[in-house]
Amino acid sequence: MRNEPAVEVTGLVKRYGARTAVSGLDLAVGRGGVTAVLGPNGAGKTTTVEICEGYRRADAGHVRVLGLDPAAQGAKLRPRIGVMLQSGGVYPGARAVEMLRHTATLYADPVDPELLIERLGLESCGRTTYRRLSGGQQQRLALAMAVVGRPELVFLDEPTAGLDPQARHATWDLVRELRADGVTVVLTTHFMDEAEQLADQVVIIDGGRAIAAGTPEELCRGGAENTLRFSGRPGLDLPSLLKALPADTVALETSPGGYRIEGKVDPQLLATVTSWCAQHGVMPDHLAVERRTLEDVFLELTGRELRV
Ligand SMILES: Nc1ncnc2c1ncn2[C@@H]1O[C@H](COP(=O)(O)OP(=O)(O)OP(=O)(O)O)[C@@H](O)[C@H]1O
Repeated sequence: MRNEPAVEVTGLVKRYGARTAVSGLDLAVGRGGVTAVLGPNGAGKTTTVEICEGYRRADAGHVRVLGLDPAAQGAKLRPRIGVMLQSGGVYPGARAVEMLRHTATLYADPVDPELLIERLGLESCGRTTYRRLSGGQQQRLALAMAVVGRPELVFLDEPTAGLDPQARHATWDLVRELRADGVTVVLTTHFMDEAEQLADQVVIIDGGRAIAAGTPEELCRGGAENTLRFSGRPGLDLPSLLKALPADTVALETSPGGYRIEGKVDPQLLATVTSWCAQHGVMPDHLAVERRTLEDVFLELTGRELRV
């Protein structure tokens, strides 16, 4: 059924010996669009994605991908999905570009492999074996292999890790095109800007559970703790300004004549600050509202401690 969600995971549990990698994770991905799965090292992202791809078996929980159980119905599912593994998943002795061309012949309606070779800058790889490609070339080939069969759903595990900026942008363009073609893309990444650039939906995983989900905009808006900056003459009477603002607002002169207001920056606060400036003969230059970035939200939710 094409109306079924692309991915439906509830109560997923996966243990490796005594270590619980995934502990009751819920994840829902609708059809179409890009979903970015974020999380610190060891959060359980790859394990979750590999279970959805049918590469690993869950210990408990319910997993459906395009309406199919990846563990029991892998043969039906595999032709409909594209997979780019972190480790490449490509036979190391195979000649890279030939393998892509060969893979294309296995599908009924493949993307033209020559087009992918050109788009991902793989022309120079010619007859080179996969193991002799540079790390970035291996990544790009793995991406091409994942999409050449024109899948309905693509899983990309850290698709731009280790890529140079040119290859990163080429990868982003390809992901945008997949999205425009109606392909559902699920990607894991450690790059918050990548998620902000590409994702319609973001899911943040930590300790084997999904701890937040929403559009990047929703996640960044949550809490509404933003910053208002402006410049004016040095030494403004900030206690007087603060009297006009809500109790939990902070006002700082961060450099002579440079001001930062932290708190719930909404239209009312903006109006109060500009009206206070007008009353005090201050022209608030370079007035700017700075929103929280996805990275701010990610660090707030997952903390700053390194994961062991
Ligand atoms: N094959 C395995 N055997 C034993 N433990 C594993 C195995 N694969 C993963 N783990 C452990 O499971 C936990 C989750 O790992 P996973 O690779 O799913 O995390 P991740 O979020 O993808 O991390 P990263 O961002 O570092 O890629 C980690 O503690 C990891 O050490």
